[in-house]
Amino acid sequence: MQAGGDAGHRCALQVQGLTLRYNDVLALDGATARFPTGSMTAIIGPNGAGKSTFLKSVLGLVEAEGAVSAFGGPVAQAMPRIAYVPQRAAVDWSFPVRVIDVVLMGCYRKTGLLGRIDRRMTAHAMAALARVGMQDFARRQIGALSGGQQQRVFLARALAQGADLFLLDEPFAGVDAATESAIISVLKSLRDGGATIIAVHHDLTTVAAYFDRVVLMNRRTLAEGPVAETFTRDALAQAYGPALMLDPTGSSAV
Ligand SMILES: Nc1ncnc2c1ncn2[C@@H]1O[C@H](COP(=O)(O)OP(=O)(O)OP(=O)(O)O)[C@@H](O)[C@H]1O
Repeated sequence: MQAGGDAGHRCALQVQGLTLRYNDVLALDGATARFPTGSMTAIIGPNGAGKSTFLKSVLGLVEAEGAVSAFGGPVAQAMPRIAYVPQRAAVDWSFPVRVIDVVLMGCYRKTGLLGRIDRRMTAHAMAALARVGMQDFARRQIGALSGGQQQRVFLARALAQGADLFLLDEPFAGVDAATESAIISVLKSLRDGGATIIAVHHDLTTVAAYFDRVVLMNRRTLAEGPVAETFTRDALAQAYGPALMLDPTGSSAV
């Protein structure tokens, strides 16, 4: 995969023509999108639309054809600035590790892989845990937390990394309303501080309240842009099919 030709930094991430096949399944078919710096984008689309594959392709976790650039250069060069929170189901939660150690993993680019974890680094990780309300759980095993608590810890790891581009795969899956609201307020404050947030999101009823922009995909990009212009009944019907009875967009945008 090659770097795209984004000369400026107005786009934190630019993706052109991502195509990926898992054996006989065409998961991505020329997906193209731009993510302006300081924006908060929901990637939406039906099950199996390639949303997770899209994020993994951007990160180079799976090999796709196409061009991706982050902050105007190759993604590999920008990796210290990119934090990834995977789907909960993709994580081995039985791995014996404490909450604080998971968050400290976010700091390894500062310490180096074999670097010493000093008091300053631990304080930095504890501050990230405090930001998501999980400081009292630092010594617990990660497997001994609820789903929502685990999700908060992974967000804390991303915060500890000090990234300014956040890729989150269904950050609200299986979390309660209080945790969802805590996570969204952390994400909005990161965005307000200039970070770029990209989240795979399933709940169409919260898209307008949570996000500035939408990328609607089904293997390829069907629509992208500001929520008010892009998140329309017609675009949703194209992505999800006419069986989508709910009109989550309200009346004004359609
Ligand atoms: N490792 C894999 N091997 C084979 N096929 C895969 C693999 N991962 C995903 N797929 C297939 O690729 C397609 C896209 O999957 P992906 O997980 O990216 O979709 P998604 O939009 O994130 O789905 P969901 O909303 O259900 O999480 C699906 O048809 C899926 O079955």
